[in-house]
Amino acid sequence: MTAPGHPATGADFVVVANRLPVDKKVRPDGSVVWKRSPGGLVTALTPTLETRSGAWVGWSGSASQDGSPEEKPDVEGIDIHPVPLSAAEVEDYYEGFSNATLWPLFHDLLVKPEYRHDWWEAYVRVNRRFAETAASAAAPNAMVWVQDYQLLLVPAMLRETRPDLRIGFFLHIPFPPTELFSQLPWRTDLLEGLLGADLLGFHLPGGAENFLTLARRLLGTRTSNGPITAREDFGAVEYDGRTVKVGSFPISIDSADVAAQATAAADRAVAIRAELGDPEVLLLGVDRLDYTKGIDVRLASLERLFASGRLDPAKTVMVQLASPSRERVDSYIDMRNRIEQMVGHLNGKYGTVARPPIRYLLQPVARDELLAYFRAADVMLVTPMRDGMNLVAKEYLAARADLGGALVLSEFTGAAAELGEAYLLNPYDDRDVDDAIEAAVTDPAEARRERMRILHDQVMTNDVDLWATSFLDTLAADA
Ligand SMILES: O=P(O)(O)OC[C@H]1O[C@H](O[C@H]2O[C@H](CO)[C@@H](O)[C@H](O)[C@H]2O)[C@H](O)[C@@H](O)[C@@H]1O
Ligand SMILES: Nc1ccn([C@@H]2O[C@H](COP(=O)(O)OP(=O)(O)O)[C@@H](O)[C@H]2O)c(=O)n1
Repeated sequence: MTAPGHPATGADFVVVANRLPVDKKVRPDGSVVWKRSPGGLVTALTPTLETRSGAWVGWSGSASQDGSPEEKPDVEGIDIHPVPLSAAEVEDYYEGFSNATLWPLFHDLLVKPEYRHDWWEAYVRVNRRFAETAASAAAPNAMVWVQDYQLLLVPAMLRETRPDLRIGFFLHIPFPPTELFSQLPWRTDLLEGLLGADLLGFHLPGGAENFLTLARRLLGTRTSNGPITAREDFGAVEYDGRTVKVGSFPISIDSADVAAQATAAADRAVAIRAELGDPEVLLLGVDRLDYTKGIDVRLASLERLFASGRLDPAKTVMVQLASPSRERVDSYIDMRNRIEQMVGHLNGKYGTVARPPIRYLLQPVARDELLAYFRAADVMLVTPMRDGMNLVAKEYLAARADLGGALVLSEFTGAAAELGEAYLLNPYDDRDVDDAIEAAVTDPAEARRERMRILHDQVMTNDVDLWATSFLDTLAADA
């Protein structure tokens, strides 16, 4: 069906995400360069978009100058539709409602969410702009895939003007239980926004089940009550004369590409270890600097392991590669200060001038260099208090085609549901954290290798193509 006023042309497949797959950087001389953005979502979707011809609606990552037209970056194979945000909208919609309200609420209240009506108004306004841009980019009957918590209202806004579209939505972060979601003064609007979609995807069955419970309790809608399983068994909500399908689709990475690039970086991995003084044990952390990631958990554990003699600081180096994130949000500023204080303390107490045990970078690292670090590390530390998936864990496993290394992984990541052979830990339990790290360092080589063989195979088989294909096939199935 094509309603009047729809564009006769346009893309058959449109991704709508807060970020474009590129970031705009303005050099001091005023010239503009476009760089591929960091972050799991962009990393995950780029291979899919490259193999389908489609459009991408998103924000460039910088505030727009009033009155100046938004430039259109050139990205091979993707028709880019930038959505401009003013400096005030960056503050209220992105830093405010998205990252100081929804983000902490959906991550177990690790910091206290702020509920501000002016932020909500900006969120509604910006979601409408994304929906309008997507509506004008999409061909009749196109498939539109909306991404993540920054755009919870877009599915219903799109359906309002373009009922011909097939609309999918995927949430990249955990979906909280009803008791937490209900704190939101705008809980019904947000729920109804999501129910504009034909298919709602979550990483884990638990998130999908939380959503069904919420729809039943808040709107009194009829929902399915059978179990949901990854990519196979789905749930459903009856809403507004339609059936909204609900499912679990654990995201992954371009595993073959990561494995090939990491193998090519093997020489650099040897050089990195030499630059670090050839430590007996090389531990690695790679994260956005976010309070959800538990960087403090691993540093606190190292302090205990050094203090008790279970790890020798003279023979151990931990590299923490942190990428700057949401740097003007208060809780991120607090976290950064805390981490930097801990790093300074550990180096001051357990290091020598020539050999500090912790090497900490707060800057982006080139992709090939990052993969060389994965290949070099004896133990990868992934210790979030809560994380939707955690692609770093999967990248590390794909990078270890040599079957070396070991993964320490928090049970509170989405990734843990698939990676049971990792050294799993509860980040809320100090002893469990210490034991898991010590075991990953000291277990016999053959036991570590056997775990890595299973984990590496798991990630090579379940890649990002499986994620995207299973979601899009399910979305197309009942059209
Ligand atoms: O865009 P930013 O504010 O710089 O943040 C980067 C991305 O962070 C979040 O990533 C989530 O998605 C990953 C892929 O599904 C998942 O592995 C991870 O657990 C999540 O935290 C956020 O959801 C994205 O929208 C951001 O772009
Ligand atoms: N210093 C860093 C940290 C992360 N990253 C990348 O950023 C992505 C992080 O994804 P993720 O799913 O683990 O976590 P989020 O940052 O998306 O919450 C991965 O692809 C990392 O390789 C990076 O390039 N440099």
